Amino acid sequence: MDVGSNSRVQAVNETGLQHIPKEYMQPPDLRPNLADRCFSSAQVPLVDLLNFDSNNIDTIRNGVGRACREWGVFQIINHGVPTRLLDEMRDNGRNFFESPVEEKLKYACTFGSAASEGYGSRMLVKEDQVLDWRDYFDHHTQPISRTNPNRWPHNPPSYRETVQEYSEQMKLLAQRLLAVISESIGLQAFYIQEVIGEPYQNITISYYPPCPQPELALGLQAHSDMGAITLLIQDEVGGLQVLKDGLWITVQPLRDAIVVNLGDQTQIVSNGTYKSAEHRAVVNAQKARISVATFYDPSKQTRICPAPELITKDSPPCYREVIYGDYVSAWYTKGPRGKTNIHELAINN
Ligand SMILES: O=C(O)CCC(=O)C(=O)O
Ligand SMILES: [Fe+2]
Repeated sequence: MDVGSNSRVQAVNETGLQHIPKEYMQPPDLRPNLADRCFSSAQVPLVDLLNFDSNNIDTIRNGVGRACREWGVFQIINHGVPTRLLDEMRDNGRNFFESPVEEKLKYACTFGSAASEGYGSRMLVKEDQVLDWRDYFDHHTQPISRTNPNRWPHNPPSYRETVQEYSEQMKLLAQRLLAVISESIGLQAFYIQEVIGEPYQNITISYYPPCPQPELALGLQAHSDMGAITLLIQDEVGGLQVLKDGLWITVQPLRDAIVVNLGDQTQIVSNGTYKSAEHRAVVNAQKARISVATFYDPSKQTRICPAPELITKDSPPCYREVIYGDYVSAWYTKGPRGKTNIHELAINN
């Protein structure tokens, strides 16, 4: 079967094929070992934000600090975002991807242009990349000057309002978390927020159709997120995995929880004390899966470097300064390649 440059996985899958096209086949060393899924005893940390504003803050800060050092990812509960809103975003995604193809194609993103807004499947500009078993809808949501809700789905009529409400809530939550993260490493609460400046926020709904050979494919290949922090919700199907001490650990789906992923820029600012999480999505033969990722990133012109406050004689800078736009361009041209992009900025002390 020919997989055209602009085709969608959902359409490929609906042809009823028994074997996946070769373009989606991962090389043997990158294929997921699905039998591992239920085994590991290690669990991604869970941080309860209940009583965030009172005497619980020390416990929360310590829990967040440990999770950022050891994992680069944690789940939060009692975060204040109504479950209704989380459900509405997941429903929006499901409705859109289950709508007729002619409807979806009205919102097609521009092929070949990195991070273009709209409905797409192939994320990278690079031609020889193994394809992800995933379709997506990307919304540009912050700053407001960058948004054009006319390009977002018109159905249901509440779709665009829900995305806007969700975008605001996720921005505030990301800022609260960045304050705790900054303080937990010994920086002023506003430190990381000020380094990032006016946040660029994208919201990406990912749709992973069932896959006839899930052991050969990946929904999303291993990567770390490029920006500062990502807030992700998933449905009950599950498939997000995080690499920890050489093992892929499945992030347990919890209806009310939000997954917090540190991005590469936070790793740089923290001078490597905190890690961005290497993660991927696996697929399954039975059920389509939805996730919604909200990225909180700097603008393209922003310079990022290790916080001078964290540099001492015993702890020299571990990363070179980078202009965020250059970092993003490298990511899209070379591919995510696990955490190779950030490793290339490392200074060998
Ligand atoms: O779908 C998921 O669980 C992961 C999504 C993700 O990592 C991303 O969009 O960067
Ligand atoms: Fe990601």
